[in-house]
Amino acid sequence: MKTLNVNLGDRSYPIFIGQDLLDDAQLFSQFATSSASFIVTNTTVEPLYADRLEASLKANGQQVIRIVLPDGESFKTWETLQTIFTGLLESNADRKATIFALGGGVIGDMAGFAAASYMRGIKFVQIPTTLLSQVDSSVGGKTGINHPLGKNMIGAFYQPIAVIIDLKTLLTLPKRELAAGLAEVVKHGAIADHLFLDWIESNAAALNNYDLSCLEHVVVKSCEIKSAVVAQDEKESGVRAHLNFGHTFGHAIETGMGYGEWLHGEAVGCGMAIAAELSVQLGYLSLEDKNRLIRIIQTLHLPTKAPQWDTSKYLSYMSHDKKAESGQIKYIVLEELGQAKVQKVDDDLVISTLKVAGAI
Ligand SMILES: NC(=O)c1ccc[n+]([C@@H]2O[C@H](COP(=O)([O-])OP(=O)(O)OC[C@H]3O[C@@H](n4cnc5c(N)ncnc54)[C@H](O)[C@@H]3O)[C@@H](O)[C@H]2O)c1
Ligand SMILES: O=C(O)C(=O)C[C@@H](O)[C@H](O)[C@H](O)COP(=O)(O)O
Ligand SMILES: [Zn+2]
Repeated sequence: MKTLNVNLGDRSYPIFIGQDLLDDAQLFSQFATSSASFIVTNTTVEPLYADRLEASLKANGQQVIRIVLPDGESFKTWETLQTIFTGLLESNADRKATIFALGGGVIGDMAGFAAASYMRGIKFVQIPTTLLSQVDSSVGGKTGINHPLGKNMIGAFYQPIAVIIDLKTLLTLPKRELAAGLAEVVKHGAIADHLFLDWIESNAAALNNYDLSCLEHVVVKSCEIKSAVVAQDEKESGVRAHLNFGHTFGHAIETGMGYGEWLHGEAVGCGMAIAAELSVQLGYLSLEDKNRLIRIIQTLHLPTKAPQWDTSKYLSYMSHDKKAESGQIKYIVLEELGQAKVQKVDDDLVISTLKVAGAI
């Protein structure tokens, strides 16, 4: 087992990465409390992994209660959040209760937001079971739900007390979900580490093929990159915005298509292709590097052709981006592969970029 640390002063926490960690009752002993443990999961993940987690918690004398949610991005809503609160209240969860978020990013984001707000804050542990949640969403404390007008618009920064990554859960992941996770891995290489991007390019076939040692490498590397960024800028006043590379376009696609139609990672893959084009238009990235990044995204079975919409539809969804200030959208662009920056861009250039990218 490898252990990384997210350094946030008195809210620092460990990330445990290994195989069969779900069965490691000793590891779970540190989360035993006088109160109950709540497993928040969904109808897909529960039959796969909840029994093993429950056994590890019960081995430490914990009372375990499950809250099982419907599966899908379209359920990342107020109504589902209310189901979590109802489950907690019906079981008389008190302030010492701990939530264990067992599932992908949708479960982690919602269970984390529930933990942030139930009785004004109870502890939660992230147990991510998708590649996307292992390389990205379980780390850093962004929690929340969607609004019909925009992704993750309601939420809180609220850190877990630990992240437990059982790599073997990746073996039951559908191919499309594996690819979606690889989009965020490519993002980490593109914004912060060109050597890692080279490595991803060279090992794409093994990654597509669920090679566990390659997957372990991308999980460890991604968690290292993300936790270093979060430790510097927890609430996104500066460098953390780089983690949003591809997301201004990607979130517009997810929202505009209807949540769940495009997976988050697919939209980010396509969004990175458009953001790379924007970086070329701004005179930063070479055409050759843009084409290389797009080839890597495609090799990982991710889409790079955006849906064709009216310009106003793109601009209207993008106007809700959380990086916007006084109506001006800020974009994450690449100065070169492995080096990102935040940049205000005039709508004219964004529109010509969307044209070149075939989105309008
Ligand atoms: N908080 C953050 O920093 C952050 C970062 C990136 C993404 N996100 C959010 O994460 C969400 C996307 O997360 P996701 O890609 O994990 O999607 P997801 O949570 O919808 O999971 C994808 C699918 O895989 C299923 N699943 C989960 N684990 C499985 C397993 N081991 N085997 C088989 N099936 C499994 C799920 O039930 C679901 O159907 C989006 O809502 C996105 O906004 C948040
Ligand atoms: O952790 C971050 O910061 C990120 O931006 C990671 C993204 O991959 C993730 O999709 C995040 O939820 C997007 O944040 P948002 O603030 O644009 O909703
Ligand atoms: Zn993302």
